[in-house]
Amino acid sequence: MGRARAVTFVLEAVGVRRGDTAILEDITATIRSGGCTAIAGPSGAGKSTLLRLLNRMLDPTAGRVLLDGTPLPALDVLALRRRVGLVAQQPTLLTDTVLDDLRVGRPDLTEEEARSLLDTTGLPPAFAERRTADLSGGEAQRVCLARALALRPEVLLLDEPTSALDRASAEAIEGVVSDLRAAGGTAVLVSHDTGQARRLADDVLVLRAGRLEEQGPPGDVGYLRAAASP
Ligand SMILES: Nc1ncnc2c1ncn2[C@@H]1O[C@H](COP(=O)(O)OP(=O)(O)OP(=O)(O)O)[C@@H](O)[C@H]1O
Repeated sequence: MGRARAVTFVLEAVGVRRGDTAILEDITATIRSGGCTAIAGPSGAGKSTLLRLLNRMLDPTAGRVLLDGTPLPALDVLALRRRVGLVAQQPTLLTDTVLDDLRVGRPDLTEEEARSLLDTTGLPPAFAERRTADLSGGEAQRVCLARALALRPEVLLLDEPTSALDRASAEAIEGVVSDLRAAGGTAVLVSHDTGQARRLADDVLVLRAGRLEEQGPPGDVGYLRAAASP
């Protein structure tokens, strides 16, 4: 799965503005390699925006983001996106069949590899033959994850990857994150599910109204502790 290569992001005084509105403001943080970082916080806090900065789906309007010491704009953007795969909250399928979609970034992907990737995400291997237009939202989300995994990314950025899934399917996705970590890869996860953040994350960034409110291991982060208390 992951290429087991350590990757560290550093955010230096990062801001994102849209007109007069500050969506992210003065975020300075390190996202450590070889583990799972969860980005938590209330709806509208800027979590998806922060995630999208990490593979340049979006560029900051202030400050900068570095990957292993190199500012992201100095890297080839397509090469960056192969190394740092994003699975967006809204799945976007690009071709007619699931197999063709999995081959978008990997034309050499064999049918056997495709079936194995689908199985990893909790989908029946026979889904390779399905038409993308007929998939449910949760199925499409998992095909997008399988498509990202096909590129063997060093980092997986996951935006609410289990929001459309039942418990069993969500467990398959959590297994993908655990396997990536075990292989030395890096995952960055936006999740409203505080239990999921506690299960998977080594480190948690809590955003509130565009600012970094706290960062630390799940057991030390007040936002998760408050959600866990009766
Ligand atoms: N292109 C844009 N133009 C204007 N406002 C935007 C734009 N993109 C995001 N926003 C606003 O920025 C804020 C943060 O959005 P973002 O999607 O990052 O939040 P989030 O924490 O991921 O929210 P949620 O948990 O609801 O998915 C929201 O108020 C959103 O409406």
